Amino acid sequence: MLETKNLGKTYPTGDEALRDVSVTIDGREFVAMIGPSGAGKSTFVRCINRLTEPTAGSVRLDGKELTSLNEDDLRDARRNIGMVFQEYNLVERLTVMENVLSGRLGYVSNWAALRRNFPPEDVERAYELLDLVGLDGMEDKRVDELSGGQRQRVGIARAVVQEPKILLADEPTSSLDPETSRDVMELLTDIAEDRDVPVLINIHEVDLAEAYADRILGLHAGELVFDGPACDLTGESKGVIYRGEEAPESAATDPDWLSGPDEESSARNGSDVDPDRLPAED
Ligand SMILES: Nc1ncnc2c1ncn2[C@@H]1O[C@H](COP(=O)(O)OP(=O)(O)OP(=O)(O)O)[C@@H](O)[C@H]1O
Repeated sequence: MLETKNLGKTYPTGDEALRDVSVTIDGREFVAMIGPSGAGKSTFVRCINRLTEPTAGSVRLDGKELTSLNEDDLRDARRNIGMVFQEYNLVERLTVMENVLSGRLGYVSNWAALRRNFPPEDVERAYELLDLVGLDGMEDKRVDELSGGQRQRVGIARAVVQEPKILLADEPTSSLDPETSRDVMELLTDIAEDRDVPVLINIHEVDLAEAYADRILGLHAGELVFDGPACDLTGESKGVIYRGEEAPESAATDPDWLSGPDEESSARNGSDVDPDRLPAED
């Protein structure tokens, strides 16, 4: 279970990108975070694995606080968090299989990693995932020979081979054409269901979020202004999320509407983490 409490991020420039965002994600939920450009969607997703350091609040994964972990413990904790990136973050000159297996780097010794010596069960798992993402038979192709959609499938297989407790995706469809975007959303839905792992994505295309996600989180100017099932996302709620309109009066009694930040945030200093240190991005 992922739990953020009063999560906040103020960048060194003074931009307050997130304020008091409290969210719980559990089970095999497929959750989509939407909001206008600059609302803080990427910042939220990246604060969970501390690719961006939060400056207030807490992030717990299965009860373990992540914001206070030292570098070694953070590296271990990140094995439990799969991450899919907008621009794939693959190693272009390596093969599909090598990229997928890089998702297991956090589990093997440095020596084995250097020699790319992965246990047979990891290789078997990687083949199984290539099959799942529709890249069966493409294991020896270099990534720079693949289309965008195929690359994103490699990125997803690499994240899932980690056997994460949660899968995060930072705008996974924004570099893809509409049809490929739908394929990727379907794949993420299947993964949430079949692998019993919650998926949290941030996404610009509201229609895709509504079509595939179980639950929508709406951010406006760094604040969570909607949290509810996709079927409850009305024109009014979109006005609140995208134009900062006032929530309707019924919001006070409706659990899908959030009344605004809670007062108990605690300030904490931090700096951005070098993304190169994340094993999945190597
Ligand atoms: N590295 C940074 N340094 C300073 N400010 C930043 C940094 N990254 C993001 N911001 C600011 O934080 C706010 C939230 O940005 P973020 O990228 O999280 O929003 P977003 O909702 O993901 O936007 P988009 O949909 O355009 O990607 C914006 O005001 C942005 O300018």
